[in-house]
Amino acid sequence: MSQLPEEFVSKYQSLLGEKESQIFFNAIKNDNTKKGFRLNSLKNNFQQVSYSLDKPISFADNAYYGIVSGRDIEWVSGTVYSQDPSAMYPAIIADIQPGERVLDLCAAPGGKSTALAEKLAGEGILVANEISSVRAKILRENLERWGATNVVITNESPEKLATKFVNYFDKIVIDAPCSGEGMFRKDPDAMEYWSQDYVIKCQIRQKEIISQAVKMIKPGGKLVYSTCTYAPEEDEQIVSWLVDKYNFRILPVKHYQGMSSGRPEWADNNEQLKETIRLWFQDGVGEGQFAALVQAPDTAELGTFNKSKKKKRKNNSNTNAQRLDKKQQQLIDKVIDKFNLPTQLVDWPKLAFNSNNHVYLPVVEDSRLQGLHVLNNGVELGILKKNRFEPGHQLAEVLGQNHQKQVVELQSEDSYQRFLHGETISITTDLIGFVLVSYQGHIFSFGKVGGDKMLKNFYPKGLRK
Ligand SMILES: C[S@@+](CC[C@H](N)C(=O)[O-])C[C@H]1O[C@@H](n2cnc3c(N)ncnc32)[C@H](O)[C@@H]1O
Repeated sequence: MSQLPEEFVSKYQSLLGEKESQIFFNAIKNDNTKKGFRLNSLKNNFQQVSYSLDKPISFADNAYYGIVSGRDIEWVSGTVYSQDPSAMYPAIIADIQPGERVLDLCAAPGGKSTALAEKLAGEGILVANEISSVRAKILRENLERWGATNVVITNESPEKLATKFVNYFDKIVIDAPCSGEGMFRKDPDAMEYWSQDYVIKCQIRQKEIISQAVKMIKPGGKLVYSTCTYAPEEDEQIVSWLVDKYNFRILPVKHYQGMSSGRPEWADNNEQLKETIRLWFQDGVGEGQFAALVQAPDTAELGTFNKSKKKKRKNNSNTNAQRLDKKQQQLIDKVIDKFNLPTQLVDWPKLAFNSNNHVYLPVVEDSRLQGLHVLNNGVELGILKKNRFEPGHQLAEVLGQNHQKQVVELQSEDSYQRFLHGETISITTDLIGFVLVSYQGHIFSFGKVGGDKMLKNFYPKGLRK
């Protein structure tokens, strides 16, 4: 195990005192990392998993202590998400209600976004944004597996996003990039690049990110700010700054067993900082975490920002996107008709657009997204090819929400592994044409059965293992 940086040790000795700091340092050194996972209630059969559900996480729905692997069918089918138990709490205090407009501003790899999308239950909008293009791709994969219908994924800077979504969101989650002290136990390498200068650099970046978020929140909207660090400069002091500079109000959040309070004395002595949450290693919940819930003031106090002028909507205002014509609808219907669609997709002929033969059901009008780097807007149904329609992978994951009949269940671990690898599988079935493919009752891909009873593989090349 790497050595704790000296400057870190003396800083926390002075903040916590001799006794408490020793408990903290010992907890970093003890390899007591606790792993957890969440089950996806959007999916059919989500509780039929091969994991033990004996150790529920007290403050989270459908969440348990335990380990999952990226090859498990539960993971591949988006039935489970592996997440540090402490990191589950920020999305919970956002208290998302179906129908809300929600922004996850620093979203990759998607731990919070998957939870937020689940709480929306198909109603409202989640914009999941990630500034790094590499990480945005992973975010997309994770959200695609999750099978939500109402997510927009963007790969943008907060500044650029703020020009398009002025006073738009009911809730914003900022799970900020930070100095990562709360990861010291799980990832000791994080100690290597720690320094007090780095803490301050992170603080400056956090303030920049929040200044943009403030433009995007509705008057009276709520913002969750979280980090996985213990540094007061990035935690309580940021919340104090938000209160002073933007007139936000700290809201109470429930402190479950094993959750400690924020420390007013490490910021400006505002007693309300006690409402914020600190999860110390020694608290025994999981890794390190800070979380706060704050509320924006009403319009007058929040200030006015230049609203982007709305252009008149013609078609979908994305110059390429067109409504489907009758023939295209028929081609799609021939494939889609066999499946049990979630409510949000039932009216697809009225809602879908065709952009360069990609057929999708947008959740945010394309005109608003123009100029942004958008990885996904709603659900991509599939691709129109010459005289046929090929359903897309995202649709398979979305259809996993419902019980389906047009399904081929793989009969062995070997067939499952070979399918994940991209092979064609010999099967026994009376079905023909496009089918959903499942293993152990979890749908995870499309396939196509030909007259020769071979199951052609439609698991995306980029995901094959
Ligand atoms: C703590 S991670 C987010 C984890 C994620 N919320 C989850 O639960 O899976 C912070 C993210 O902020 C992103 N980030 C870094 N600099 C940023 C900036 N200036 N503005 C917005 N996001 C930034 C990082 O790429 C990283 O993905």
